[in-house]
Amino acid sequence: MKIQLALDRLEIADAIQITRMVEDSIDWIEVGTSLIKEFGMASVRELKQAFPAKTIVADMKTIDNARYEFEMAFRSGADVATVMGVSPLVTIDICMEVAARFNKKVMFDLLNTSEDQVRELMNYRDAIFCAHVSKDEQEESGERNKGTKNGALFTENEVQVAAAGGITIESLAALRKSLNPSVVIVGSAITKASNPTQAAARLKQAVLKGE
Ligand SMILES: O=C([C@H](O)CO)[C@H](O)[C@H](O)COP(=O)(O)O
Repeated sequence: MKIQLALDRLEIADAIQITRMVEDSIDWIEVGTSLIKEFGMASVRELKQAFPAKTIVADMKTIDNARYEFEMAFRSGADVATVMGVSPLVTIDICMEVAARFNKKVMFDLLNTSEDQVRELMNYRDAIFCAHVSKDEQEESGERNKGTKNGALFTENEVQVAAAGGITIESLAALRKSLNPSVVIVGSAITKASNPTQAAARLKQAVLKGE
């Protein structure tokens, strides 16, 4: 199971500094949507320059204008870019085509994506499927990703699964049982911890031990 560090609501310099503190414990680096909206592609470029050996995920949350946005993300150094699962299939097709051309990957953000839509997306075997509980759901209703959404669908189909949304070391075991994601996306549990290095190291230990 890989750990994807989600960098949100930070200045680029602070995002780089926190990532330096935890880089030994994490695998992928997500340039969060909030960084991309605030600082544009400079955030993707700077994170890639600072960590050239890491997989950089640009959390574009594309829903339209896919060719322009995906080419921009990959040219800026992203290795993976996200598109919303609710997007029209023409948009999904473009994302897949651009990613194949750049030899990069697409992650589907399944926020608010119906089961029927997820079933349709299962045809895109090369994509990563991200089960996501949103920041607003977390902050307004206290929801956390426990892996209950779309779990059965993923076990029926052999696709790469990621999970995001308020994940902590405490929720890891339940998530592993329900969804068993190959990528676990963790933001605030690391970036907002009083000691991010320790928080990330503990998470890594838990992942390695299969806790
Ligand atoms: O995708 C995210 C969210 O929609 C804000 O853009 C976050 O990266 C994701 O939720 C992980 O962050 P935490 O929920 O803080 O772990």
